[in-house]
Amino acid sequence: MTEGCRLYLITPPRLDPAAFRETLAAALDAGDVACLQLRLKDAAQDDVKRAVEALMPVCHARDVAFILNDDAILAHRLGCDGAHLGQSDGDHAGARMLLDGKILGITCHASRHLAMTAGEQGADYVAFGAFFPTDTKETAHSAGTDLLEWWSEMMEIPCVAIGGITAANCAPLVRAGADFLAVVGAVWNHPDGAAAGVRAMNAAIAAA
Ligand SMILES: Cc1ncc(COP(=O)(O)OP(=O)(O)O)c(N)n1
Ligand SMILES: Cc1nc(C(=O)O)sc1CCOP(=O)(O)O
Ligand SMILES: [Mg+2]
Repeated sequence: MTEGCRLYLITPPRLDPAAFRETLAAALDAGDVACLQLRLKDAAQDDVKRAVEALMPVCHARDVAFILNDDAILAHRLGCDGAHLGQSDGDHAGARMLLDGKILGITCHASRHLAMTAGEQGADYVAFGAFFPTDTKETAHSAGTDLLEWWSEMMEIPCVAIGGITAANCAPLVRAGADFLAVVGAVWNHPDGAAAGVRAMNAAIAAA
């Protein structure tokens, strides 16, 4: 997918699509963002649809891929660029067929076995985490840089690192071979705003 590590942005778990459009535009205009994942936990399908309709054009106007979390069928129906699926988010092989030509990302926690399986099933990227403690989600798995080193030496399929990543702690992950750093709090909760969060992450990745 890329050469060099890039920023993979994930939305806050709850948002008002109309209000968030501007925040998103400012964040994407601040620097390099490879993709946005819409991750609205526990939202009704109609609300997810409204959010896709409001936010996907903001991404596409800036050449940023738009990925929907959790639901490959809805991602396909709404014309998203792809879907991110966890281990409990349905049939990965079926999603691969449905999302022919689109992006399929799969959560692999800290498991080499899950990552190999995801690769065999045609994932476009595998996601490892959590690398650091996070307030965004309760996590049951803890990943280390050895996993990124092993994967990036062995495999061509890109890997995403996630979980508590900030500008201050990301350098070892970049050096270990992460192709993407996925973040929520580091951007949306940045004390100087989301644009500053993107700039800080871009600078930290470049300096790693
Ligand atoms: C890039 C990326 N990596 C991991 C996850 C986590 O997915 P999952 O395990 O399905 O958990 P939820 O995000 O659905 O709570 C992700 N969303 N994105
Ligand atoms: C959505 C998600 N998945 C994780 C995993 O380990 O699979 S950690 C996580 C939360 C990421 O948010 P933040 O950047 O604020 O820590
Ligand atoms: Mg999920």
